[in-house]
Parts: sequence; C-alpha cells; structure tokens
Amino acid sequence: MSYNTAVSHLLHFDARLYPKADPSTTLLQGTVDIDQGESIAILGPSGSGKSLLSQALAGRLPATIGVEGSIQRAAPVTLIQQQCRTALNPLVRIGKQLSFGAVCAHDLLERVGLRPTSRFMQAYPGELSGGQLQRAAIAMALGTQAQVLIADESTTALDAITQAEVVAALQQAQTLVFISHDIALAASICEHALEIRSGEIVADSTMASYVELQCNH
Ligand SMILES: Nc1ncnc2c1ncn2[C@@H]1O[C@H](COP(=O)(O)OP(=O)(O)OP(=O)(O)O)[C@@H](O)[C@H]1O
Repeated sequence: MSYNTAVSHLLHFDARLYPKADPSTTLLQGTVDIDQGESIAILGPSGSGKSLLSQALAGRLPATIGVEGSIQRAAPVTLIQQQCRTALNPLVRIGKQLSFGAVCAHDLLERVGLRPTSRFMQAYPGELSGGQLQRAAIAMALGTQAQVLIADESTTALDAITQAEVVAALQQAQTLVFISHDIALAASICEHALEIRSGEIVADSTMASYVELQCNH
C-alpha cells in the first residue's frame, strides 16, 4: 500500500459517507485531522458514526459504503475492531501469529501484560478470555509497527483491572484513536476529543475543554 506523504496531517478525513444503495442518505459528514503523536477519543452515542469513521480512517470501509470527498493516510494504520476475535487466526498459536521478524513475540506479550508470556505463546485464540484476546490483538497491532492504532470499543465489557491493562497496552501506540462511549475513560487516555452525533461532528477540541463543557451542561 502507498501513503500520501505530501499531506500535512497523518490522517485526513474530509468527506461524506453514504450507503451505495441510497446515496442521498448521509451516514457521516465532516472533517477530521489527526497528527503524529496525538491521542484522540471519538465519542458519541450508538449509531452516531464512530465505527464508520474509524473504518474510513483505516481504509477499511465496507464495499457497500460510498465516499464523496477525500480520505488520506500518510502512514500505516492498524484498526482493532469491536470483534477483535477476527484479527487472530483461530488455528494458529498466539506466539506464531506474533512472529514479526525483528520484533520479539515475548516482548509484545510482555508489553500488553500477557504473562507468563511462555503460556500465551503456546495458546490458541479460543483459549483466551475476552480481555486477553483484546490484548493479543493489540500486541498484533504493536507488532506491525503501524504508526497509528485505532481501537474501536476495545475496553467495552471488561472488568476494571482488565480494562486498565488493555488501556496500558493501547497507550503503547505512537498515535492513538480511541473509540468509546465512556467519556471518563477516554479523558484518562486521550488529549483530544471529537464527538459525533447522528453522523455529524459536533465537537472537536482538547479533552480538557470538552470535559469542562460536559460538566457545565
Ligand atoms: N455497511 C453499512 N451499510 C449501511 N449502513 C451502515 C453500514 N455500517 C453502518 N451503517 C449505518 O451507519 C450509522 C453509523 O454506524 P456506526 O457503526 O458507525 O455507529 P457507531 O457510532 O459505531 O455505533 P455503536 O456505538 O453502536 O457501535 C448507523 O446508522 C448504521 O446503521
């Protein structure tokens, strides 16, 4: 895949997304720029367009979605989707799936807190809990050395301790796009906030100003 290194932002979205079966319907419209080293939370209610934006930024939109406008990436992006089980081959041991040449699989497992690493090297994805699977998928993403990690609801339905471990794993990313319903959690991770409502970007600011605005509402 080639990347547009001429663009000034690492990721640039200035587009309208629509279902190809009904082009007059707008699913998501707006402008989003993400820079190197940024941590940005994409917030908003269910069905607002968070996953579509994450898929668009990662270049992974479903074939049924049309794009009017421009979406540019200046670097590789890894998307960890809500159903992270699909990121891993069920028939291959985790250790083998984390073999990326220069990067040591043990180090990757260590970085995401999957210890003892020797046990997880030998495990198949079906033998892992939901939180462990999330961390294995993050380890895969870190192993690809993609500059941008987009995590779509990676901490949903996890207990507090596991959630903290998954968050610590996500914070290893150089540039992080964190999709969540949970403002408090997002505020503890990200410096920037973007809110989508009914396919429209209604807030784009620092996390501190966003949280202040929410508190004053
Ligand atoms: N492949 C698709 N074809 C047509 N419409 C779609 C498709 N994927 C999503 N949509 C629609 O786009 C809108 C935004 O969906 P999206 O999955 O981005 O929401 P979301 O904010 O991520 O929601 P949730 O928090 O529930 O995951 C919804 O109305 C959804 O029905």
